[in-house]
Amino acid sequence: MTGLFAYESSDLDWCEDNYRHSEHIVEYFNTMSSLFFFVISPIMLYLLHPYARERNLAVHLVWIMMIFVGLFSAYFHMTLSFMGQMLDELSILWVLGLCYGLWFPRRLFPSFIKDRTTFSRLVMMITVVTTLCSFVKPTANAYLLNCFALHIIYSLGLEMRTCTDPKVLRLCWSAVGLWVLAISCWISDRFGCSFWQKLNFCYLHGFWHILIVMAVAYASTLIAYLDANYEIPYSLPSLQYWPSDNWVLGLPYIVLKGTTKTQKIF
Ligand SMILES: CCCCCCCC/C=C\CCCCCCCC(=O)N[C@@H](CO)[C@H](O)/C=C/CCCCCCCCCCCCC
Ligand SMILES: [Ca+2]
Ligand SMILES: [Zn+2]
Repeated sequence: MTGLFAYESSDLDWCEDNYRHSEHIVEYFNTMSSLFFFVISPIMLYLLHPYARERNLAVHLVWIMMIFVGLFSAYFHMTLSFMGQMLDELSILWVLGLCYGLWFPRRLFPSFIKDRTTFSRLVMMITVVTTLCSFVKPTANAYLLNCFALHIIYSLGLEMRTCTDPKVLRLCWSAVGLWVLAISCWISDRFGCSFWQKLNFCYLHGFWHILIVMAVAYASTLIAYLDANYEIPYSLPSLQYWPSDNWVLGLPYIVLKGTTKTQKIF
């Protein structure tokens, strides 16, 4: 049992040199960059509060769980233990399950599913089964998790086909652009390590952490905005960026111009 927690008991080892900057932290920069999750998550929790209050307070679970993803990611890179790897990967799987249950567009549900509650229960069952299967071949988990991004982009493409709103299109392309940058760093760190070692620059996995959090902030806000238009149209959702609309990499959020009260009045 203690072997599961042992330093370097995971089969995964990222490009960054082990113990180079600390004798207690295996991959120092990968550990520190995981702390970026703690910076972005509370801001997103605050920014999405008006939408969550109107739609469903369970929306807050997404960014609360992202804090745990950051915590487990930091623990994994600090120890490279098998337990760290599984906590990191399973927390990502459960955030994905939660996002699908909350936001997957109703009109893309399989035909035998009639409502969101049934769909969410099905997603929950699949997540439990996948959790158990993840112990069969743990080295495959990270690759399979990355495949979800392709399905999310495909579903987004279907949703955006008829969209002409420049603000929504900007958010969509920014999310996809950030993800492309993020996954390029992840793949390059995994498969191009000898090249990066020659350049003495082995920090791409750390950049992946920062870029993927931004991509998730952009993609989840976009999906939440599309969801708000379908599920709570009376709230007149619109998009803004914090701290300012003019910042190239501001954090997107949803402003509700109408409320339940205005719906009742008119
Ligand atoms: C209808 C669904 C809406 C989904 C919205 C987005 C949901 C985001 C869900 C999960 C968050 C992922 C957080 C990533 C944490 C990274 C930690 C990490 O670095 N782990 C590595 C080991 O240290 C591990 O190798 C990484 C594994 C792969 C993770 C794949 C995550 C998929 C993220 C999907 C993002 C979608 C972006 C779409 C852009 C248009
Ligand atoms: Ca390493
Ligand atoms: Zn990582």
